[in-house]
Order: sequence, then C-alpha cells, then structure tokens
Amino acid sequence: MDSVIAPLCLFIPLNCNNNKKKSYYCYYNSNHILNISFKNKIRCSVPSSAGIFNLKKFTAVSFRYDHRHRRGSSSCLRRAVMDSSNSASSPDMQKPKIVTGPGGYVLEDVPHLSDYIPDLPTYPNPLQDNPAYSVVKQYFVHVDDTVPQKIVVHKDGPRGVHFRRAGPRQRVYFDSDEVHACIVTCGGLCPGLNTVIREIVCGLYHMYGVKKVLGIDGGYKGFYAKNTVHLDPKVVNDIHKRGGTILGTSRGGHDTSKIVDSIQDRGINQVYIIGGDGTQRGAAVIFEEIRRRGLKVSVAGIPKTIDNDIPVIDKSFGFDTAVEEAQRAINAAHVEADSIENGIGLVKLMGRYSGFIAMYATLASRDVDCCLIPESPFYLEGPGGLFEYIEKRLKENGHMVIVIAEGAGQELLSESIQSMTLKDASGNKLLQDVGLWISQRIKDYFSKQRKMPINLKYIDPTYMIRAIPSNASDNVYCTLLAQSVVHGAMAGYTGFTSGLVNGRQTYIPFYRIIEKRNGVVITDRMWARLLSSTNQPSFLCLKDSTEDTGDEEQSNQLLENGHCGEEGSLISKR
Ligand SMILES: Nc1ncnc2c1ncn2[C@@H]1O[C@H](COP(=O)(O)OP(=O)(O)OP(=O)(O)O)[C@@H](O)[C@H]1O
Ligand SMILES: O=P(O)(O)OC[C@H]1O[C@](O)(CO)[C@@H](O)[C@@H]1O
Ligand SMILES: [Mg+2]
Repeated sequence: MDSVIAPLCLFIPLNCNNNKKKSYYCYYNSNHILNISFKNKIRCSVPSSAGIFNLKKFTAVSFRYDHRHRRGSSSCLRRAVMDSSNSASSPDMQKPKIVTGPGGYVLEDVPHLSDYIPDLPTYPNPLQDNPAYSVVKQYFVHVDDTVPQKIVVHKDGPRGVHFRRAGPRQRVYFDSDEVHACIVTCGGLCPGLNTVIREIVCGLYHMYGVKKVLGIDGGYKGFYAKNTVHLDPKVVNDIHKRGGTILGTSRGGHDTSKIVDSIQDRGINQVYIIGGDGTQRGAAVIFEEIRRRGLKVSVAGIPKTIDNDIPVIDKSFGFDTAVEEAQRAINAAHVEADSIENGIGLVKLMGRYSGFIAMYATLASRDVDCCLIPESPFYLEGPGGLFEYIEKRLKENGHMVIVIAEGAGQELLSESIQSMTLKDASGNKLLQDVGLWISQRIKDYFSKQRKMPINLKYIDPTYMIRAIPSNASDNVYCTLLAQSVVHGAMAGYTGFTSGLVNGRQTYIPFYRIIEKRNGVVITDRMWARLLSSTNQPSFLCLKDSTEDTGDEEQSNQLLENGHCGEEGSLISKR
C-alpha cells in the first residue's frame, strides 16, 4: 500500500501566510512536488525529497491552511488524506457504498468523513447531557438501524434495499466549538422553507451547542457573489410564520469550484443545502469536489419541491400545504361554475413534469370533474376526447370543474403554438401557459363549432399555493427533517439527503435522489381512484392501457414504491 504520512505541522514561507483571510492549498503534482497555492495560483513549491513526505503515487490531494493553528512565523496544516489507496480522488471512493446481508438484504449507505479522512477524533454526543433528551430511553439510534425501501414483500422474496436510519449517534465527529455551519436555499419557493432553516439553526444551537451558523444569501450564487447573514435562534425565532425563504433563492449560478473555494475560505465545515432535484444535483457535485480536496466538510441535502417529484422519499415538505391551498382555488372555481348556466371553472396548478398537486387536490376536493396531468396525455376533439366529455357533463350537471397541471398537454400546445425552447437559468424548460391556451380552445369549440353558450372562469393560483407558510403537519415534518440532517452531519455523514422513507427518517445517498424524477404512475391504483372519483375518460384506448408500453421507469416505480397490493398508507405516493 502506498501509504503516505503528512506531517501535522508544515512550515509555510512567511510570504505565504501574511493574510488571515486567505486560504492555502497544497497539491502534490505528478512529480511529487508539493505545490502551495492560493486560489489555485501556485505560490511556491516544496520538493518531497525534503524528507518531509514519503510520497509514491499520490495526486490531487488538497489541504486547507488552518488559521487557528498559526504560531509565529510557522503555520500548521490540518492532517488530511494520508493513504493513496484510499485517497479522496481514488476511483473506489466514487462508488456507491453498498453493503449486502443475508436474505437479499442491501444497504445503500451514505458516505462518511472517515471514508477519506483517517484518524478523525470523535466526541460524546452532547445530547447525553441534555435534560430534554437524557430521559428518553434509547434516544440514540443504533448504528445498524436501517429502513427498508419496500415494505410490501413476499415470503420468499429478497429483503431488498435499505437506507441508514436517521437520528442522533452516541458519538459525533465534530466538537461543538469547531462547527461552522451554513445554510442555503435554491430553486423555487415551497411552504416550510423558513421552518427548515429555523429548525436547523435551533437544532444546531440547542442540541449541539453550535453557535456559528451562516445563511447564504440568494441560492448557490450567494456563496461567491453575495453577502452572508449570521443566524441564531433569536434571528430565526418567528420565521416559520412567514412564506418564502428569509435567505432568498435563485436558479442557475452553480459554479462548483467558486462555491467550494468559498466554503474553504470561510472555514465552513457543515453545509446544509435545501432544494429540489436540481439543487440536489448541485449538492452532489459540491460534495464530490469537497471529497476530492480531502476536506472535513459535511454536505447534507434537505429535499424541497412543491411538485413532489423527488424519488425515494414518501413526500416532500410543503406538499400538503400546497394541496390544502389549492382547495381554495378549486372551491372558488366550483362556486363560480355552479352559479351560472353551463359554467366551467378551470384551475391551473403547479407541476412542471409531475401532476401530484393536481391529483391530490382533485382527490381531496371531490368537486373536480376532470384532472389533466403531464403524465397522462389527452386529446381535445373526437370520441373520448375532452370536448365530448365537457359537453356530456354540462348536459348532465349544468356545470363542471377542470383542474389542469401546468405541464399537462404541452405536446398539444407546441403543435398549435410555434414551439418555444426557452429555458430558465437552471436549464429547466419554460412552459407555455396551458391554462390560457385550453380556456381559449374550449371557448372557441363551444361558441364556433357547437353554438352552445358556456361561461368559463379561469383561476390561476400558481404562486399562491407555494408562497404561503407551511401548515401544522408540514411544520412538524420540517422539524423532523431539519433535526435529522443536523444529527447526520454531526455524526460525520456527508453526501446525503435526509428524507422520509415509509414513515421513517433516513439518510439517502445523493446518487439515489438525483438519478430519476418521480411522477404519477397512471397504471397505478391512485390514478385509478382519481378516474373513478371524477368519472373522466382515461384518454387511453383499451389497446394502449393493456399493451406493454415498454416504459421501464413507470413499471419500476410501480414495484419500487411497494404499490402492488399495499393499502392504507397515506404517505406513500400511490
Ligand atoms: N446538474 C446540475 N449540476 C449542478 N447544479 C445544478 C444542476 N442542476 C441544477 N443545478 C443548480 O441547482 C439550483 C436549483 O436548481 P433548479 O432551478 O432546477 O431548482 P430545483 O432545485 O430543482 O427546485 P424546484 O424545481 O423544485 O424549483 C440552481 O442554482 C442550479 O444552477
Ligand atoms: O417561476 P419559477 O419561480 O421559475 O417557478 C416555476 C416552477 O417552479 C416549480 O414550482 C417547481 O419549484 C414548478 O412547478 C414551476 O414550473
Ligand atoms: Mg426541479
């Protein structure tokens, strides 16, 4: 094994350490020369033959100059990656941590700081002395506790994939005084963002005695282009009562090396990243860069998306609040439609690629006659089409309510409107307004082709359902997520997202969260329930629904989520 011992203390020439705000990195180049650099500009080189290092095949390891150990004219570098066979840049480190056991047991484990930094000191968990927690029997989570992804299993089937159970560990990898945490929020708004921020700050402060917490202003770009704010329990005390995020958010602006430079320069060692699928992708590359540089920095994600499109987890926070708020719009649409002859109430709800909000709002409301989502293609004219169904409903009932997700029918829009390929700053496709488009098509059809007077009221509560504070149950959920993520980072886990799986808090490796997008499975029972509640056409001919569509994603989801045969779980996305 090409084992290399770096000295705990390294003397840096005087001209390199005269500014406390600067960070110095040391890289071994291919000739085994130690390069000391500031912001990637090499300042001086020390040949390994100086006898300090015993280097063999050792590349791309970085050290952070630690100002706290500065003594006179000499400086001390933190002991970092020592073993080239286990170095942060080794391909082995990039592989998922899979642990297998008897009966087809699989643990998809999360990375740990000790995977790439040996000999890290541990400390007793300060919670053991906290009067609030010390009375709780078995408060600490057993190291071997894991949570199954599939809870519906057959007698002879494999035990399947598991995730590490979240919660406080007996020993932690950070001394409380050493922790310098930061929190960032990215992507679109979602009810509960402020609650998660509040509970991370309060969790760090009250459970672990951490006093240094920074808020990054305005999403990823805030790391290098904006100011930071100090956060403590007093600052965040009331923020859960407000919608939005006190930190601000943004799309785009993810520059990995600038972000990690900023983390290093500020001496941050716990990074809490709240955001959706794009944000978690960004978090994964930040984690990889941090690991490549061999830094003792935990990177933890908290999944956020109003669209509920993040896989593996039961649901995302703020989703229930959004569905509840959507009820108000649907109710208004129903009242309007019911009060006039041939009234049609049309409500557009969020859901770029996934129709969960529309589906759950429809199911909850019972006033909706037709729900249109991106996962279920539909057509307007001809037998079995939307227009035919609207006419039938109006004749039967005198009014009707339609809910449409913003991503539904986009293929129809691009046929009639010249296709636009505009994208937002994060690269997400900008959608055309399906609500306005379909309103016009319905009006045109009934006035011009059917000569039938209708009264259509279009309600677009898009931003109203995500700009509000979270409701009571989402507040509790946000608290559990925030505390789980704090326990995980303190325990030295990194490169993970904290999420609810089958009702239990878990740590999920980033690659599982970002590998695919979750959507409504239209061959699933939940969609069948919706169809039977609205009585709308499925817009599928019999051939389509019985034929194997070859959509592996959908069939996998059906099996993976334990949907077959499982009844009664309110939190699963069935
Ligand atoms: N593949 C990626 N690699 C690195 N960063 C990314 C990637 N995708 C997105 N990001 C960054 O993540 C941030 C948020 O992404 P995005 O705007 O897609 O929102 P999101 O997190 O998916 O949330 P939502 O879609 O729920 O609003 C942006 O700053 C974007 O630059
Ligand atoms: O207008 P913005 O802020 O980009 O957000 C709109 C998008 O955000 C989402 O709510 C996802 O966060 C999508 O449903 C929607 O398309
Ligand atoms: Mg997204």
